[in-house]
Amino acid sequence: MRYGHSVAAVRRAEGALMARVAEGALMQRAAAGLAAVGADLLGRVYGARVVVLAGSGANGGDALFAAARLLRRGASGTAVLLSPERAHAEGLAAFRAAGGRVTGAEGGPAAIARADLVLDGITGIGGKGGLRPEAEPLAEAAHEARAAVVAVDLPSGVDADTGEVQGAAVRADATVTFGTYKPGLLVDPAAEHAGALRLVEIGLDPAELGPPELEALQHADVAALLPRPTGESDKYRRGVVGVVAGSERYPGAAVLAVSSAVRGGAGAVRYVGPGGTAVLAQHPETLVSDGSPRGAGRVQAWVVGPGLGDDARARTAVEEVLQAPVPALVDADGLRLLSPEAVRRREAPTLLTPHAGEAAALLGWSREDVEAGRLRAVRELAARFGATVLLKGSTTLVADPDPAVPVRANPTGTSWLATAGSGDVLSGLAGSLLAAGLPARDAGSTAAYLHGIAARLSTPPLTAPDLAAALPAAWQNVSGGA
Ligand SMILES: NC(=O)C1=CN([C@@H]2O[C@H](COP(=O)(O)OP(=O)(O)OC[C@H]3O[C@@H](n4cnc5c(N)ncnc54)[C@H](O)[C@@H]3O)[C@@H](O)[C@H]2O)[C@@H](O)CC1
Ligand SMILES: [K+]
Repeated sequence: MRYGHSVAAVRRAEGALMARVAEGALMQRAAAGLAAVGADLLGRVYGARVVVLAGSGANGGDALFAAARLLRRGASGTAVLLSPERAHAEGLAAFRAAGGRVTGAEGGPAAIARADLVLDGITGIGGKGGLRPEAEPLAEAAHEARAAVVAVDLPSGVDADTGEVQGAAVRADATVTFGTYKPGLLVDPAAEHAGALRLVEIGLDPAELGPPELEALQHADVAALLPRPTGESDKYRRGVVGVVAGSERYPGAAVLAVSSAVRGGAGAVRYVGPGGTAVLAQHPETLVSDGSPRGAGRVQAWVVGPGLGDDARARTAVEEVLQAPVPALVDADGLRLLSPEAVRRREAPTLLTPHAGEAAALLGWSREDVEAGRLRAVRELAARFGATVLLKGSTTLVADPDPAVPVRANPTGTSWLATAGSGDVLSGLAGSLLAAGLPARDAGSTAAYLHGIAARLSTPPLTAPDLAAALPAAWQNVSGGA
């Protein structure tokens, strides 16, 4: 698992640690880790040109000390000081002593254009309110340069706690972060500025850090969560998932949601709706009926919404699913027919799976505001509905109704997932995992993870049926065939 801690938690843990170690020791640990990643990216340090973008805080200090280490191994270097009179004094002294040159912001773009490596030490967790105007040309020059750009702790200009980005921000090829991940490294739009993430341990005590704001599952976590049939399993014990999807107008959604539900860990799939013939043609193992959910027989979880439309039949379906005493996943058209009261009244878990547009409609926000403030949006929806909410997007987020529970950020997304029907595949899969007994947050985050891996394993350009067909391979990939 990767954990993302708030700035306040990092400050608390750093404060406690600093009281126990020699002055400057933490910064040296950070600088050593940073220099090692820089050297790795350069391949050959001797003769390489290193540029440091140094702001006035400790983040600039880390970058200057790291560059000094590279200079001592034969690199040449220029430090671009954003506020020359307030630069980190010890870091700057070490950098000069190693032979580094110094310039003001105006000399930055030319130095960056010739660089092999740019260390972005403008701001770290102390940065407020995005990049200042004088830093913007430097961020732009670094983006255009052929140099590898390494962000120190965070890409400067992004918000560490929220993942929000106001205006310009540095775009890094890699980010070397210290002690723990920050939410902004795991949530878009900030995360897409961070590049590959490297964590450098500096000795923070997990007890001082306290609970994270955010978590990102890794392969081993997902492997441990995936349901596995045991000797006593039969199809009913493994869970039956009911899928209420599709309409005369959108029969394809039924087929897609079922195609992932049958590959999602439940023992059987019950389909309810007018698409039974198309569903059976693709998946003859499905139990189909054309009535409403209430009369369809027992299930351990319901999925309602993909391609459902909004007629009377659709309304009844959503109502009946919400009244059922089993976990329910509501997606797509189902989300338009939802009242917060009906969801809040439920005793069994509810998982809502909006994309940004649907989330915007549910919140009464603009779509742009949801996309810019994804963490805030998903938390707010979970609170309003008293439900688990999976907000789809480039980094899909899953929030629990309890605000003390960390939000899960999915690390496996790819833009190929932005394809018609991809959401139907996700909801069938997540519903299947719910029926197999996973709690809503685990079902949602595990489904998003597998969905992303399936996309990576498929040959682009990807279609939704490819994605469903790749789920067994994704499952194998994650669980190592176990
Ligand atoms: N505290 C510690 O124990 C450690 C801190 N480390 C580093 O220290 C960083 C935090 O250092 P600081 O607290 O000094 O904070 P930063 O270096 O992130 O930034 C603070 C400085 O930047 C200025 N500033 C704020 N917003 C700005 C903006 N938008 N544009 C330009 N300047 C802006 C502030 O006036 C202040 O001088 C971490 O991100 C990490 O890189 C590491 O050395 C590891 C140990
Ligand atoms: K930085």
